[in-house]
Amino acid sequence: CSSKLALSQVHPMWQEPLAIPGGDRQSPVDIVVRKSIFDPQLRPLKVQYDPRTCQQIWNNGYSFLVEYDDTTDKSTLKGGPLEDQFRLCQFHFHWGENNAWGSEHSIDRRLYPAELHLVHWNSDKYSLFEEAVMEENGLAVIGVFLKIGKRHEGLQKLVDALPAVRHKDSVVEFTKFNPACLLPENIDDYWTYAGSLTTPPLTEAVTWVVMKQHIEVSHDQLAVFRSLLFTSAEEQEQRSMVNNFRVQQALKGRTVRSSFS
Ligand SMILES: NS(=O)(=O)c1ccco1
Ligand SMILES: [Zn+2]
Repeated sequence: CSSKLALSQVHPMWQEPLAIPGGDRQSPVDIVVRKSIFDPQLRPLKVQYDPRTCQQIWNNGYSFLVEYDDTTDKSTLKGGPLEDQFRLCQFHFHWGENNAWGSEHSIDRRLYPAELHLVHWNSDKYSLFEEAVMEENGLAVIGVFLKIGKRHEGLQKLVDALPAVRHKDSVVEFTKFNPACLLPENIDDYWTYAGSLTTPPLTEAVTWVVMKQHIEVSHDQLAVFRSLLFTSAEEQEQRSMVNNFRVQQALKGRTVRSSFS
């Protein structure tokens, strides 16, 4: 997909813009479980991904994006809190320099070593990701926490491809990967709230769906994420791609709903 959002070129923990115009639904946030509201009208998520739409992996200098062909409705997300159909555009991760932190969202302040984001845009209302990214009902992002444990067999194909995109701006062909293998067994239990992108342009266009159940990956698999670089091959100083998460933002009165009681 063409999620070639121009990330600010400053240091990877890019300078937080002083104020987002009218920033009252920014992400990520801490999810306070006992303050979340069970909504029985929330339906199960309907995920339909076609591995044939998987195209490439791109190191954009902030994370690595696994990009999908989003020119047709082949890989879609609907249901849950969503009224429309959304197309998968890309997925990526955020992680720390160690296993103590790395996720963007937290649950009762608990951070995880990493967090997966599956990024979708509203193809019922818009015709391009770039359009949808500016609209309040434009995007839907599924967040899945990663915990250190047993090796994730499905992730290994992606891990094996990462050395080819070690440097910023590198791309490698990557096909026939179904990201549904990265979802937890139970996708019916989630929290949802109205938020934003967590990297520039930080637009308040995202319906967030944060999975209650985490997935497990091995220490060695996450170590390969940390072997990536923020810097391009030409740059003198090589900087490890770690801690590529945004600081948590104020809830500002928003309600976080849960699909489970
Ligand atoms: N991290 S995230 O999923 O909110 C995102 C996608 C594109 C830009 O930022
Ligand atoms: Zn993200």
